[in-house]
Amino acid sequence: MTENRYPAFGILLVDDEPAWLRSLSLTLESSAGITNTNLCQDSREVMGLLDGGGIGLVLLDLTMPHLSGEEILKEINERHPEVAVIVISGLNQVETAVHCMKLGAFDYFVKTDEEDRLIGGVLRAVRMLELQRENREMSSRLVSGGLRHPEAFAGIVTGDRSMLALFAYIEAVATSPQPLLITGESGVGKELLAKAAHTLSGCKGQLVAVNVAGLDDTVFADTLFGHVRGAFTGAETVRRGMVEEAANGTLFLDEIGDLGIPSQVKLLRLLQEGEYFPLGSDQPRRLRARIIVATHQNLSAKEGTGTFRRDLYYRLRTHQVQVPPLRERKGDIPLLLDHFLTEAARTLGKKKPTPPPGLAQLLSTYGFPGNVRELKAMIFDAVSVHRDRMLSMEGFVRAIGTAEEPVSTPPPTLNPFAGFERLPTFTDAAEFLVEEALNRAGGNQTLAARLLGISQPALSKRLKMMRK
Ligand SMILES: Nc1ncnc2c1ncn2[C@@H]1O[C@H](COP(=O)(O)OP(=O)(O)OP(=O)(O)O)[C@@H](O)[C@H]1O
Repeated sequence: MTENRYPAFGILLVDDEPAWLRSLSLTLESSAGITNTNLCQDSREVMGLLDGGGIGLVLLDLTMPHLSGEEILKEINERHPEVAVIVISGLNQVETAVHCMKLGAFDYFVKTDEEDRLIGGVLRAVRMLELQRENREMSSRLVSGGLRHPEAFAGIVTGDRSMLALFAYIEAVATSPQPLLITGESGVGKELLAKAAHTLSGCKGQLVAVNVAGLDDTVFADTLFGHVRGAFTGAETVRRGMVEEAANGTLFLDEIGDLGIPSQVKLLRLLQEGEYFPLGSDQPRRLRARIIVATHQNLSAKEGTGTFRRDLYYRLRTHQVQVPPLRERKGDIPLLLDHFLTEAARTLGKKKPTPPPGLAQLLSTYGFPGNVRELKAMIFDAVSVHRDRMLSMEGFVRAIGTAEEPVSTPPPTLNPFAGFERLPTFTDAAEFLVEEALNRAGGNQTLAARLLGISQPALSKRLKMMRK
């Protein structure tokens, strides 16, 4: 979003009456925050202005000197089919409306229509054009397969395809004024993605993060919208709300799934109307920040049980990314291990330790309910207590030890025996496998059993059989 210009494309208002043009542009600005408008009084100039580029929507009068609105509409459709046209006519005639729609108008309004209807129609067209632009952006990215600004994701370590696809999506919708919903289990990196989306938005303002979990409705309203002096007992000074703090930037609302219903209503109104009232004030303020929300909860399930409003859910999920848990992108574990070892060593002022062989494999047998945050804490903990050159396996084995059953790993895609001329017997193969697991686990049976996907008693029984 560029500062003070909404939407990103121009809206051309065409009418031979200057007073109507001025009043329409003022209404669009005050009621819908639409400021990217160009005014045109001479019907003969319309096509030249469109040829110049940058216009996405035309609000067109029908009865004008020189060229009629219908003639212009026809020409726009032929030469600039990507431009949407809303006809705003002085004529309340069904036939004219039908004819204009047949010529390709997006909508038709009569000048005497209620202002809200007209504004609603314009916003609908803006929304449709924004979605079209985002779709084009997404498709071109899929075709080119690359990110335009990989530097925005520099702090997010991953090689996982689904994560890289999320990056491409976030890049494509980053300049959209619509909210972005980021879901995923706790610790998967939702806040990091919100930061990347803010960087990519190009907004000059700051990223303001608010954790809304546990805020009761009054505190929520006060935190977001602020208050005027004397709004309630104790409100001795004016408080700027976070929405204002985030002006021309991004407001990041974390833990949105925990919001109570009354606060959900307030958030919906903010998103829908684009304006809000500080507590104790009857002067509306305009929302000038992009909104990003995140939750580890399943909003669809919450909507089903009536604890999350359907209208708000639908509004929020226009742009949604679902971040996969770490256990579904195990290929990231070695990368993250190396990244956090470097980071921990630097933070703790130590030399970067060498991870023991098999550590990444051990870690991939664990489900990481706390995701990347848990892995990071585990590595920082291990680095903080370690003394030798080689990091000890013990701490990790203890941390994940008996915490849960090993997570089953998918079988290798290539059969390791496929190239063997003579196959080992079943017993030999099992013995080699057990030996290799014990080697990799440095003799630690708990770890070896995890690597083999069997319980420790089962491994110990097999070892006894092997030693007979
Ligand atoms: N891919 C990653 N690369 C590097 N660090 C990461 C990555 N993912 C997460 N982290 C780190 O893990 C920690 C948790 O990440 P973050 O706070 O973004 O998660 P979250 O999904 O927002 O969690 P919560 O739902 O609990 O708020 C942070 O310290 C973050 O820097």
